[in-house]
Amino acid sequence: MTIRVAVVGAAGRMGSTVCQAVEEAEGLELVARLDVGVEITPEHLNGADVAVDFTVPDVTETNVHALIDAGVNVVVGTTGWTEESYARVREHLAEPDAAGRSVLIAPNFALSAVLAMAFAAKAAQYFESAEVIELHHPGKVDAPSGTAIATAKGIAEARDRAGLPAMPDATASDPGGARGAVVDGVHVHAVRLRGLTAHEEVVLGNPGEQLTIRTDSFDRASFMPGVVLAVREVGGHPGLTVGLDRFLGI
Ligand SMILES: NC(=O)C1=CN([C@@H]2O[C@H](COP(=O)(O)OP(=O)(O)OC[C@H]3O[C@@H](n4cnc5c(N)ncnc54)[C@H](O)[C@@H]3O)[C@@H](O)[C@H]2O)C=CC1
Ligand SMILES: O=C(O)C1=N[C@H](C(=O)O)C[C@H](O)C1
Repeated sequence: MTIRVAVVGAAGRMGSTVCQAVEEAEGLELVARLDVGVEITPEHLNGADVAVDFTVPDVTETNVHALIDAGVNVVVGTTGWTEESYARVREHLAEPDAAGRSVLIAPNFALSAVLAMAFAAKAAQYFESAEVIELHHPGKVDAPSGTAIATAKGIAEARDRAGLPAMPDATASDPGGARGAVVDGVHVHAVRLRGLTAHEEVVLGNPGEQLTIRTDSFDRASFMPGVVLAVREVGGHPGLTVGLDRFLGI
């Protein structure tokens, strides 16, 4: 059976690439391209079964609620989500009108990034120190990246479970914020550089040794197999799923 797909943010870097990937994917049909100025309504969604949102952090939650109300399943790649915004989506999906609806929100659809996050969480319990460095194109509007936040949270949860103490750090003065953002106790550094697409390095240290886990998306093509898989699978996962790892069994 053909899955009809609408793309929200269709004029953007990711949205336009997703439109092309959907058009080229067997069993998927692109039925709507929405962007700024086109309201999310059943009419504009043109019979879509699944909507894919790659917009901006400020609007994605509002879009997701509108898409649930419009009766479609939703795949979200946009960043900016918090535990509170996940909770509001879960609440909405628990309403009788939304019964059976599915939403997947994934900070990164590239297989290398999904694996890097999983490997970092696995390694974290064995190292005294761990920091995250994300590197992106200068057109990115948010920092740190959604992937870096998810990576740091995964590391922090693993350290907590293992009962590790706080990481060693004698910094007593950092007026300019040189030590970066701190996500659940994990330092996260953001680089914006012309020529880059999307990259992340996790460095884990012990006395006399270091493990580096690195993922590089050189092209937005890297995200497309994950997005297409998510579109095909999302209907089979009612409720809210966070992270593509859940669909991949990672
Ligand atoms: N999960 C993943 O694998 C990936 C996630 N991203 C995330 O996807 C998001 C989009 O990234 P890019 O495509 O690079 O940004 P972009 O700025 O190129 O595209 C955003 C698009 O959303 C549109 N837009 C803004 N407000 C809208 C609204 N209210 N309704 C409909 N469309 C609206 C803009 O006009 C623009 O066309 C970012 O949050 C980024 O971090 C990016 C790459 C991979
Ligand atoms: O804006 C981007 O480009 C990307 N955003 C996502 C993020 O913030 O993690 C995913 C990927 O890093 C590319």
